[in-house]
Amino acid sequence: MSYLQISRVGKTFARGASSTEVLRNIDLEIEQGEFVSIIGHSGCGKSTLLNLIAGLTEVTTGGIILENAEVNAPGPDRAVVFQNHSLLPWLTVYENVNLAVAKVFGRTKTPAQRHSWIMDNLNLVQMAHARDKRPTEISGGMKQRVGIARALAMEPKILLLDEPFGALDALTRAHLQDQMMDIHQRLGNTMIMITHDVDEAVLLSDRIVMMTNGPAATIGEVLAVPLNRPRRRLELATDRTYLRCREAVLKFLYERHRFVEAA
Ligand SMILES: Nc1ncnc2c1ncn2[C@@H]1O[C@H](COP(=O)(O)OP(=O)(O)OP(=O)(O)O)[C@@H](O)[C@H]1O
Repeated sequence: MSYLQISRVGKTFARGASSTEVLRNIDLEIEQGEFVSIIGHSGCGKSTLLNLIAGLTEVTTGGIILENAEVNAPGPDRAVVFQNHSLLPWLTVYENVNLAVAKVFGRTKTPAQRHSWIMDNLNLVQMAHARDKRPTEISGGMKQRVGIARALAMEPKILLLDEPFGALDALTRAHLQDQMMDIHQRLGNTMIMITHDVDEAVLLSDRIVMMTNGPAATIGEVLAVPLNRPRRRLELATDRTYLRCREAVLKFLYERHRFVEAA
């Protein structure tokens, strides 16, 4: 059995007499250490799928199993990083990470161990220098890095990334993508990332899950990205495998499953 097993998952939101079937028959298996991206047009249900894995939303049909345990509620084994950081503004960078560390390791690590674990994770995203700053005093990219440190500090089985770099400028985004690849290489985490960015998906992923348009969206195709790691964006710009993968995703999104604006 795979590390994460999503079987025949469907999700219908119901309100009063009306209901919307957002996802239908989602089947996906993810192995430990894989980096998987989910791409699809706006509104197709990517965040809904991520929320189901996070346990923030309940499946309507089918089931999700993570390491032999059914997912039906949120838990520290699945940390989520959202597009807009969710740091608490009245706490410092250090205190924000500490909040998660205290919750997960309050009983199993001593205060000294917790302190060094917080600093390890801030160092990992190169934010230790800003440990005493509050979120309003640091840039958007820095806030995202602290959010990633906080998520990693929970030592989750799976890191769920919902367009983590979507609100950042292109250069900051590229920098964080490189850091994310470095972290993935060093820690070997299992990561699932939603993105709208084809280059980001190809650069970071082992596999790209392409979703059809909703309603009742499902997985249209899964593309393996057979590029060696570590990956360097400048070298890949002219790499034939990279360009082939990029073209396959573009064709899926803009030829076979074009976005049609709802009336
Ligand atoms: N709690 C909810 N109640 C009712 N409908 C919902 C709920 N959450 C999401 N939806 C609907 O489900 C559909 C998919 O939304 P979702 O946010 O998952 O899409 P998405 O692919 O992540 O979109 P985007 O790329 O624009 O972020 C939308 O039509 C949305 O209105």
